[in-house]
Amino acid sequence: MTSFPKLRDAREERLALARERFFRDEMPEDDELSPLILRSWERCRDSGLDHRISQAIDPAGRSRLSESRERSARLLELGSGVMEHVFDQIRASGSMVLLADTDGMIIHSLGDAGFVDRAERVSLQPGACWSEDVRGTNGIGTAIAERLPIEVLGAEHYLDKNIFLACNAAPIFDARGKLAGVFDISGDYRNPQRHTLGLVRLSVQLLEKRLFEGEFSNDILLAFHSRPEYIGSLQEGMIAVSPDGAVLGLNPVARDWFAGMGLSLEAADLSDIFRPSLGVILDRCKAAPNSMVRLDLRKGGEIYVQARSQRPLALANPQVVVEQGGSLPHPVRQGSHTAAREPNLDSLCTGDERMQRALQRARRIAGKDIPLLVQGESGVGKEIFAQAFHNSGPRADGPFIALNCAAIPENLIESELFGYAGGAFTGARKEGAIGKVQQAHGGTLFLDEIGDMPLPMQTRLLRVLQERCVTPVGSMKTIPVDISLVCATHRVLREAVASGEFREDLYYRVNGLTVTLPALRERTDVACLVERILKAETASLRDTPITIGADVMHFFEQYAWPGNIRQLQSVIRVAVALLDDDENVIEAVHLPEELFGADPHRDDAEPIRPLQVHKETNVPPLMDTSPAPNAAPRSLDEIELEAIAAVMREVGGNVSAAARRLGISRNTLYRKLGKIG
Ligand SMILES: Nc1ncnc2c1ncn2[C@@H]1O[C@H](COP(=O)(O)OP(=O)(O)OP(=O)(O)O)[C@@H](O)[C@H]1O
Repeated sequence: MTSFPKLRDAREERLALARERFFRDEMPEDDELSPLILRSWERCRDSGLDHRISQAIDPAGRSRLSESRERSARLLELGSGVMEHVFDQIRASGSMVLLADTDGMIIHSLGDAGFVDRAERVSLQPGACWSEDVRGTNGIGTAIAERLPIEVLGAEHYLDKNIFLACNAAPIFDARGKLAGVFDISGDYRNPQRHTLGLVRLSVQLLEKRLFEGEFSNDILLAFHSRPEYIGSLQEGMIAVSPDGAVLGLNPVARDWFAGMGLSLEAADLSDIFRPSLGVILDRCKAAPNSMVRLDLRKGGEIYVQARSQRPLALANPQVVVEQGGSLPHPVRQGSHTAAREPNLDSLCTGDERMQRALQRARRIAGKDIPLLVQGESGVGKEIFAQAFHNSGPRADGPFIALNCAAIPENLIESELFGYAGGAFTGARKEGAIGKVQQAHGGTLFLDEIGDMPLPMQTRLLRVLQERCVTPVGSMKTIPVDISLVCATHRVLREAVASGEFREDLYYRVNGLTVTLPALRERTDVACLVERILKAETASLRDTPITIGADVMHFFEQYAWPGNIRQLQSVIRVAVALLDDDENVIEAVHLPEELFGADPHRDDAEPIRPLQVHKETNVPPLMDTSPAPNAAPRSLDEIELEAIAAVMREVGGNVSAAARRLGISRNTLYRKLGKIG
């Protein structure tokens, strides 16, 4: 014989004693009853509830139930999917899965027929209210009162008629941390299921995750965890950030995590927690979509972050965000609809004539039903241009949905674009998925690298553009869509049409207006762009502004930038990272080595070198150590000391900068400086 029934007997005996004492107005012994249940019994007694009550308590009328279902529509929609899944796992165990609203009214139930009959006798059914004040201590009501997951077993129930029940319940909190409802699994107490409370907790975590993702579906979600393998799991923390950089909400894991770090959520600022600014985090995530980036925590240690968004991963106004750092958490969206959103067609105007012409032409068609085709080399800013076009038109409040046709496998493009019905193919999500075209309804669909779209997909896209309707894969339903279309390509589409790789009829559909963005090497506003990028990259890092040395700026204006603005941005980011705390000027020593190599866009034999370095020594002119003509030969020590003195003058006495430039450590430099005296 196992000891389990014995244990139960002992437990039941203790509970029976506790009940006797409690209802005789005595205090139960400590080991007879958990403090949580005792608290609940006391609440019931204080509210005048009689534990012997036997008459049925009628469920609410139909209209109360449908009112509540309407109020909790989102919870019901997401919850019923989770309930079905859970019920599949526990089917035939004599249990029911229940969903209740914030007042404790059951709004949905699934159950095994045998148990349902008994449950109905105590009104464990939709429309019945299971708040503590009506039905005494029970899973749903006590979980609401305590705001905690709870197990109420047998005689722990306050009403005598409910002591055959075993209830496991957990409160569900919405994306703003407010109670949204209760998830409960109830069964017969004499038929115990060991892991039920764990299953309830998991179900609630899943529901809360879906509620959070749904609430912030138009925003940027930063998922994080200290261990990379937990990203994507129910244990990941999530921070929702608006496109204009305000922190909108935290999921329960993130709330606990911030509280554990001793941070007051109202006062905290993302830049108090993560080392780079929010703008930099997003750029890093954007550079490697779907991957994780490792960030340093200001308090020490590191964390892994993955940014997810239906929109392109960029802040609408990087400067504002970087300066504010994003404070935690604003319960309501801030400012996203007041000021003109950035980037916009005005903010991209930094003085280059060709760029200005492209911006002007785009401005003319903003708000008209004319598709825009943006051409240009990789990294010239085609996507930012598309976003600016969207932000400058009447659809700015609608979604901006981007799809890179070259970055996803051919067999996934179709479902990504058009969505799919539940169970449409192996591996498809049960509930199906909405495609990018439908997501862009009321806003703009941006198809990057359209020139790389496979031909069969071009045919389907053409049909969508002609009929303005989309049919998800595996579905018979057509859904009308209202989208503005912007496409981009680094290829000359006309040539792709000529070679038969791109459908001519689609070509005419996507290029209502074509603008070609200049390569960075052709632009006359490099200095202005550099200043902007530098400001966005560094605004939150220092009190003293960081500037660019004149030589470096001159080099930036000369260099051919094969990777265009993206490469410039990355060079500036690296240079900023290499600055010492006491340095505020970016000099040649802070530039990545690859810039010193041959320039791929110039075929003259002489490679471009920054700061006109000496070809043989790689030493800039101020460090020139060659003897003057006819001078007497000097010792190596003398040459070295002169070189050090020259560099020290050049860097205004900054030892760190001089050491770097000379390629020696600071300690070695101090030693050598001792010799100069
Ligand atoms: N005017 C600008 N000011 C500041 N940053 C810019 C500007 N234009 C582009 N960038 C930055 O340069 C990077 C590349 O821009 P974007 O992704 O728009 O280029 P793209 O032409 O679409 O590149 P690809 O063809 O490779 O997709 C981005 O990080 C973007 O934020």
